[in-house]
Amino acid sequence: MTLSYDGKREILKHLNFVIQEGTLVCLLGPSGGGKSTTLNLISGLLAPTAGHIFFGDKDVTKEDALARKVGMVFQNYALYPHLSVQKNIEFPLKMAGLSRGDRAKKAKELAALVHVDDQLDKKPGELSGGQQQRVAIARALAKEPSILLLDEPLSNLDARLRIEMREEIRRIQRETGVTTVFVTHDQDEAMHISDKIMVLHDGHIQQYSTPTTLYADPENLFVAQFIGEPVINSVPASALSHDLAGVVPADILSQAQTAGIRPEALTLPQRALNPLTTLHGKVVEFDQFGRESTAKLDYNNLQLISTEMGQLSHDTKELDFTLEKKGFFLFDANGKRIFGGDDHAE
Ligand SMILES: Nc1ncnc2c1ncn2[C@@H]1O[C@H](COP(=O)(O)OP(=O)(O)OP(=O)(O)O)[C@@H](O)[C@H]1O
Repeated sequence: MTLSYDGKREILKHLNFVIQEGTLVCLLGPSGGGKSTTLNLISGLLAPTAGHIFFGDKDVTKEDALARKVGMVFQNYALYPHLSVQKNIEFPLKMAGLSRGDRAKKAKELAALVHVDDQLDKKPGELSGGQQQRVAIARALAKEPSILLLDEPLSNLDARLRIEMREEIRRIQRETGVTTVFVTHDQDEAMHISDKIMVLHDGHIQQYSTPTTLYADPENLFVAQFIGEPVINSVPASALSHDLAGVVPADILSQAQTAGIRPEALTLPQRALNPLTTLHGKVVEFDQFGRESTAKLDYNNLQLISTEMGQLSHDTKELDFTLEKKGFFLFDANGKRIFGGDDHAE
């Protein structure tokens, strides 16, 4: 499908994807990449300029959000402030015409599922942010949605609560089996909870795969740079060409514009697992962050970060270090990966 807001500029360009039933998919990408627009197309709040949307075998392109039976959870919870937790969860059930007894029973079951069953009589204002988000999820689940859509649901929570709640969302999704689409710009969040991640940037799907594949087999430079912490080292491929000659096929090397090296792919020769080649450089600096340490290396006047030099004496100045196959990639002038990742699969 394609979407343009003004009939001129295409915001989403020929998006074509399938979300497997019962899975949790994250839409991940930088601001303005098209995540919310994609979510609104799935929900029915927006209609595509061209193309079709199917829920199972059914073409729902012309149906509104109500007819599609989507459950939505937003960043700001959007709970009814004057209603108790129980009444908030019951609200969609009341709309659906369930009897008072059935509503109460269902609301209590859902409250137990999201662990707010001891808060039923409280008003949203008396709850913490995390508890409010739990109530919002229970309310969205109450109408037994065909799909659950969450738009940056954790961004109003502090760092610790975010981690707790992302695990909770994963648990609730697994327990209910409801197909879920989760929008976030936080790669860590996406990497921890998703069955699959769709990386959106510039109105295109950059890659749509499992978290493991996204990290180990990035299809392009954008994905390689967007996923991973510390960020991948990106250097001009020409700086490495001398050391890569004879190791990388000449035709690939001649097309390579950028080399991507994960910080764990630079290691000490005695610790190497599957070396591609040996490089020579200088240690510029060691940094310690809690249990993790990084070394800044100078290679051909380029700075490279390694996370694998913790054992090195801090007096070391010059050294030989190994470039591992795993975590080393070459990209062409268009950013497309032309070497590394699953090309190395044994
Ligand atoms: N209602 C609108 N009218 C016109 N252009 C819009 C509208 N909503 C979004 N856009 C544009 O569409 C593009 C994608 O926006 P979208 O909100 O989908 O991105 P996003 O990835 O969700 O970003 P964010 O994380 O900032 O919400 C942006 O260039 C944005 O300016």
